[in-house]
Amino acid sequence: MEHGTREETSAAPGARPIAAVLAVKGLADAKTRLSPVVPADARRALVLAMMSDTITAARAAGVGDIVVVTPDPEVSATARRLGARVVADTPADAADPVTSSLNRALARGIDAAIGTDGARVVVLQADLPALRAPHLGAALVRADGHRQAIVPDRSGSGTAMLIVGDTSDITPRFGVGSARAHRDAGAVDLVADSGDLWPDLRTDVDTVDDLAAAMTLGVGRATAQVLADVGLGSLASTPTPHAS
Ligand SMILES: Nc1nc2c(ncn2[C@@H]2O[C@H](COP(=O)(O)OP(=O)(O)OP(=O)(O)O)[C@@H](O)[C@H]2O)c(=O)[nH]1
Ligand SMILES: C=C(OP(=O)(O)O)C(=O)O
Repeated sequence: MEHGTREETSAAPGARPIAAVLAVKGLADAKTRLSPVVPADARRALVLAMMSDTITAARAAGVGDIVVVTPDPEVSATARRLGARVVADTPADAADPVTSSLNRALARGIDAAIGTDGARVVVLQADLPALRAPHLGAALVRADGHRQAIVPDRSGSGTAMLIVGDTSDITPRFGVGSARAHRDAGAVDLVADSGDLWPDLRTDVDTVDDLAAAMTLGVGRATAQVLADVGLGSLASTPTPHAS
């Protein structure tokens, strides 16, 4: 089945509406840890492609409202083409001495997202190129009723997704060790008892190893195209086609 298509939709009937927030920093500074294998121009294209595949999968999972927070005009244009709303992060976000610029940007996006229909909000990493709609849908169903919930990344220390059910507390705690920080703040870990659940949802791509892991799972169409263009098909030995 096609990656991230509407046919894969598995949003729960009757569940509260959910809006998604993604943050993407300026393309010139993005994904520096991939520089050993991805040249600068291709890194820019890869960031846009991974965001596109993430948004496509989120839409296929039934997420109607998608907010992208970014200071970057190219990211903004791509996000708008995909029907997302864009919120600009500002130099003031970067200058805040207490909260990281990422969390400032995300808080701004969450604020914008909860303006719509009293929706729950899911903060999704923007670099989930292997994300499959049924798994995101299942995670959203499992999170229903929790004040906050997380899906840790594949390393276990970061956060691939934060679901904010109680929008009176919207503090994101992304950054080094964020899975623990979110759990300590009361978020339920949705994969605590089943660490091998939803590997696609847990594979945000920061390092070359992450990229290879995502390729093994099978990446979405936009990411696959960029990787093919730069001849990176051999990073992972045998990409596995998606099971339905
Ligand atoms: N809008 C916004 N997004 C950010 C900011 N800082 C980080 N991000 C995004 O948050 C995610 C994690 O960021 P990082 O791990 O710091 O950066 P990265 O581009 O993924 O990778 P490296 O350059 O290799 O560290 C990425 O999707 C970034 O684009 C910020 O200040 N504003
Ligand atoms: C900011 C985070 O992720 P990354 O690994 O992309 O920096 C995080 O997991 O909290």
